[in-house]
Amino acid sequence: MTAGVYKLTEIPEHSGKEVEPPDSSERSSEKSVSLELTSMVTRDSLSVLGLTYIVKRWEGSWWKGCCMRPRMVKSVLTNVSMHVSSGQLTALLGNSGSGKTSLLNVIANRASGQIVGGVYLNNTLMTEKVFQHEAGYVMQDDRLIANLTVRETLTFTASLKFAKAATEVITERVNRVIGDIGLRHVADNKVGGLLDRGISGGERRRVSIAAQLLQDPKLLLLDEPTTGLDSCTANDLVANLAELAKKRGKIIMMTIHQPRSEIFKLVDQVAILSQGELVYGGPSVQMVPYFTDLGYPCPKYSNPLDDYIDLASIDRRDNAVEEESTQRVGVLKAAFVHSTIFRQTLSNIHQDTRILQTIETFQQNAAGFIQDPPGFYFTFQALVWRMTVNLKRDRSALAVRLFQLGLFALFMWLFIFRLSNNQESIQDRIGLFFQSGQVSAYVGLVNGVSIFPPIRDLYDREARDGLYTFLVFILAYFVQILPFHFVSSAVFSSIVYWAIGLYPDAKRFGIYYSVVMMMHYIGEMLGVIFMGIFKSTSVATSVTGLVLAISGLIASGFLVSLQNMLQIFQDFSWANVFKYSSEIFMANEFHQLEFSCDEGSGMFNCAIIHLHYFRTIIPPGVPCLIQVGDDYLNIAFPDAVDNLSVNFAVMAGFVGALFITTLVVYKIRGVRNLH
Ligand SMILES: Nc1ncnc2c1ncn2[C@@H]1O[C@H](COP(=O)(O)OP(=O)(O)OP(=O)(O)O)[C@@H](O)[C@H]1O
Repeated sequence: MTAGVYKLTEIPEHSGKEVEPPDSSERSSEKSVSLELTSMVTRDSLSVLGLTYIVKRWEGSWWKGCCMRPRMVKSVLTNVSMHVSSGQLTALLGNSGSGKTSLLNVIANRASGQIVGGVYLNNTLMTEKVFQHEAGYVMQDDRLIANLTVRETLTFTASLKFAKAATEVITERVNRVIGDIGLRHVADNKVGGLLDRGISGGERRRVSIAAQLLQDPKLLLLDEPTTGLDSCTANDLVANLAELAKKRGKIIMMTIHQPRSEIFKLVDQVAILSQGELVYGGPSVQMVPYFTDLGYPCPKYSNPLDDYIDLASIDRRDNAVEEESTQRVGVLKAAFVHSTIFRQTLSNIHQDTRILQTIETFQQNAAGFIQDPPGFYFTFQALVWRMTVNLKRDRSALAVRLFQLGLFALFMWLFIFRLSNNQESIQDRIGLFFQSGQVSAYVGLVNGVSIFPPIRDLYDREARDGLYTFLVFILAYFVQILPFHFVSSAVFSSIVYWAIGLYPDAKRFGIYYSVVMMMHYIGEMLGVIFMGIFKSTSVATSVTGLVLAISGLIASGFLVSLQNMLQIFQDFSWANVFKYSSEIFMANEFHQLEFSCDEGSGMFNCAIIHLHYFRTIIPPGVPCLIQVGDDYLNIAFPDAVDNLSVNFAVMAGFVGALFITTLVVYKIRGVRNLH
């Protein structure tokens, strides 16, 4: 590699001529062997030409009385030019904030700011599609499914990447990558997570790398692959990457923090960034002589990488040293622009990008089954399979999903034990139905919060890699959770309905169960929606919890009857699912249910009901007003019996509307960049 700063005005003219595409017979023969190691026989190169990356920063602060306003204030990268070839391992170095990750993001088409200059893989402009087809990006955090084995993880990714390939081909590819990256000894071990120990941190990192190697990319980017690993494991990993670059002819570029001197011997190329500009970019063997010529020899026994990163850093301890180090870095940047290494960079870039290939030609040349995206149904099935297997193997999560709601029902049973039909039981029933709606929705939310966030983060990574879209992801998630909701709602409903003793009728039980099930599902849907809106899971959980609590308070009619609420709350209740669930619960239970009339307690209970709901004075001499449940319905939930089917339909409509809302939210949200 050679690297350097290239003035934008000096960007070479391209002839615009295209490379002749191979004829169709050639392409079809390529198709059958498209898993062969093409990168071994061709020389590939990555050219970064005059790259400048500018981001908008929020400025100002509301507490100082001014509004936050975006301003184009920061140039994260300035005129960076690099040229690297296949077979080489490149280390991107620099102090914190020097722009290493940003450079990888720009190369990978994942940066969101304004970009000037170009990135080319061979002679093709790097677009998102080209990157997805020809390159892999291993981000800092390993996003893996804890309960799959290493082999299952890779087979799943391979089956989405090569949807049209035969099983043997996928197996062969997975085995080869497992061998290449040194995972053979843990191939059938569970990946594990934070709580459930599986393979080691270094091995997890290798699984993330292996997932990117499956499609045999020409270019592999890694953001701090050694972070969090002990020095021995880190060295092993870098040695493995260096070997991979040479053996498989790949361009491998990694950012690295605090590189040890052993790593220096393993890398072929070094690029040192300072404040977004290169102070050196070239062969590792030329680095020490280069800086020595500039008057900065590397002291004996010190690590040259550490030494020159320090040299290229701005020291901000006090004004004097800051000024001195800023001047020094300025001189280093300028010196590099005038170096022979830099001139060689420009010459190499010019050579490789002289005749640009259009994206269309690239796609024709690259046609093979790797490019064919898997069908919607295939991806849907694969995602449902993975989510289900993951949950089934996590016994505690599975138990929580299936029985948390039932456990609550058990407490309700212990608390109420058995309902009678006296006047006091009216109040008990109201409380029971209030809880039935609230708790089922809330537990749905809690279940989603414990399971959805890691799956969503994985979706971000895999969607970025072009494996599937938000539509199939959301659909798969909502379908996959359905059986668990059926079971947990059934456990809850059975305990509440039969043990506590609601209206003894199978059809009415079915109605109660359906409403509980829908509320449980709606709770989780709301959680998924808010986890799409807010980055932070805890904020999303709090907001969803608040929305559920307030909705239940305002619209259920259990705390204050709808007729006695302010008009604005009455209007709001029409758009609130608790209004409909409450009406169904009440009509389902109270219709034709007879209540006994014991004078003393009846008077007392009726007084409570009257004061609470109707704010009227009890007529003297009336022992109790509610003799049949319909008496109560007529006053507190009029039309609830007549509207039973309509209310059901409205609730189903809510489920549909929330599904569409989820799709809209995730469409707008897009795919988030992860670290
Ligand atoms: N989208 C963005 N909006 C605002 N500032 C940004 C954005 N992207 C990068 N930056 C800023 O650019 C600088 C370089 O960031 P980057 O993450 O590339 O540095 P780095 O060298 O990878 O740092 P580290 O080694 O600490 O990860 C930082 O000051 C960062 O805050």
